[in-house]
Amino acid sequence: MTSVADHRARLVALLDGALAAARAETETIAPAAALADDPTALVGRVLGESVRAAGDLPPFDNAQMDGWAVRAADLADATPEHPVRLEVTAEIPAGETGRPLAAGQAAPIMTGAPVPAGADAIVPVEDGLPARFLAPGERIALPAPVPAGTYVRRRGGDLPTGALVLPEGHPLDAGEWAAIAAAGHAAVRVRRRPRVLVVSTGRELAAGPAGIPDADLVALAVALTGAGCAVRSLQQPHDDPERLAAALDARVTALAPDLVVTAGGISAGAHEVVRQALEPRGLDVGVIAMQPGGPQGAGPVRLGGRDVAVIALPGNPVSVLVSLEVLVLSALRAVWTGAPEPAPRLVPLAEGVVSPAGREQYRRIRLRDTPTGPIAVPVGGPGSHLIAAYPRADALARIPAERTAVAAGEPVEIRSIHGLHPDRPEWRAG
Ligand SMILES: Nc1nc2c(c(=O)[nH]1)N[C@H]1C(S)=C(S)[C@@H](COP(=O)(O)OP(=O)(O)OC[C@H]3O[C@@H](n4cnc5c(N)ncnc54)[C@H](O)[C@@H]3O)O[C@H]1N2
Ligand code: MOO
Repeated sequence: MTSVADHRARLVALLDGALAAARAETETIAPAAALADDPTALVGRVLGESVRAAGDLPPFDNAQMDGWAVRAADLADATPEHPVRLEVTAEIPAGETGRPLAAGQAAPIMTGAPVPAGADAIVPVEDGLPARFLAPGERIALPAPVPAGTYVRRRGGDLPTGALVLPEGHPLDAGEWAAIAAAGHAAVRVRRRPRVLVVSTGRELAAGPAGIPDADLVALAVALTGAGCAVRSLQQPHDDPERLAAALDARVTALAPDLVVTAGGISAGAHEVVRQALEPRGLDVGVIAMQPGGPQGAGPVRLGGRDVAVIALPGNPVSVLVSLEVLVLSALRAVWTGAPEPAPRLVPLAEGVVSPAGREQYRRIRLRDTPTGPIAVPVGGPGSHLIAAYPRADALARIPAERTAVAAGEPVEIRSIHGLHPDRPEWRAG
């Protein structure tokens, strides 16, 4: 049986080809325009070029404190008993260039304002006598010497002109956008978002006494949108393979997706609509050594007259979510941003669990702090239909394939879920 690691490697290879076009097709994005129109355009993007500092960062020597711009030499002999008195000149607010400072003068200067020519140190306003700003022409007494350079933020001290801010392929979060803006770029090239078509399937999704709500389509759409994809969705509430194939041909022709992700219809039943529709067109369906998420399909599939990468997930909602975390999003991150898998963290289980032989099991757990360190408390049972407990979990615990039981207190590998809200408050039903 295919291992989880081997199936993930296979998805990495599939996505590497599938996302090559999106990687090559960059588009220019200007944060100011996006902020005025739709700030979500900036979220989940990946750099399509390497970005270097357009100028020195900071662009000029500037004050680190609200205070007095001085010549350090003027204060060489200052003591509390014999403070040096300096003539106050015009104030320098941030955003303005002050006049050059002569010997014997002190300019009121605000944090971030350019240090005036002639000055080489800043004395915080609270260190003056009095500890407040004075008007031009008055005299401020300063009771201590300061080394030249005190509270001066040097031009280029963060990054010099031309230095690398971020490499091509880097994912852009709040800190990255801030660094790009600060480094003097009003616009940068980003990769086109991968276009992903998500599809839910099965007659049970149609209204009726044996019908159920569709939980998978929204899960797939939100997870992949959160990962930076441009997602479109398609519900197929039937078990007719020809109808599914025709619907996929039409949508693939219309949307030109880089990737199609389906849920349901791939196991051993008499009506496995995804398997029946797509196996003849190239989808490779099998069972991997994972629970939940055993049935899996992948491969290039002939749709709309061309080969399209398809990942087919089993239909149980927890199987979809665990498959997303362990396989799809993990492989997508690796291909799209080069992000390595987070190093596994070992946490003892709060209670013993059993696991099917030969299957890597992923249990939903909640991390709880105890005086002796964190413990992993299983949330809900192992069944892949138990979706209601999923939002109460904050991580997945991996039970290795060779284990059929893990005792309370034994350490297990933990991976976080809910990437956007890792610190969500704990919540209980009732
Ligand atoms: N004889 C066997 N039966 C099953 C096997 C097996 O190996 N041999 N594997 C089981 C496992 S494990 C899983 S997981 C499921 C996977 O089945 P499918 O991928 O074919 O998915 P479906 O049969 O279509 O659905 C499974 C389950 O999930 C519900 N479902 C489907 N779509 C949705 C949706 N959009 N929203 C909410 N719930 C959905 C569906 O009603 C079923 O209950 O097969 C086992 N059987
Ligand atoms: O492998 Mo299935 O996903 O347990 O229900």
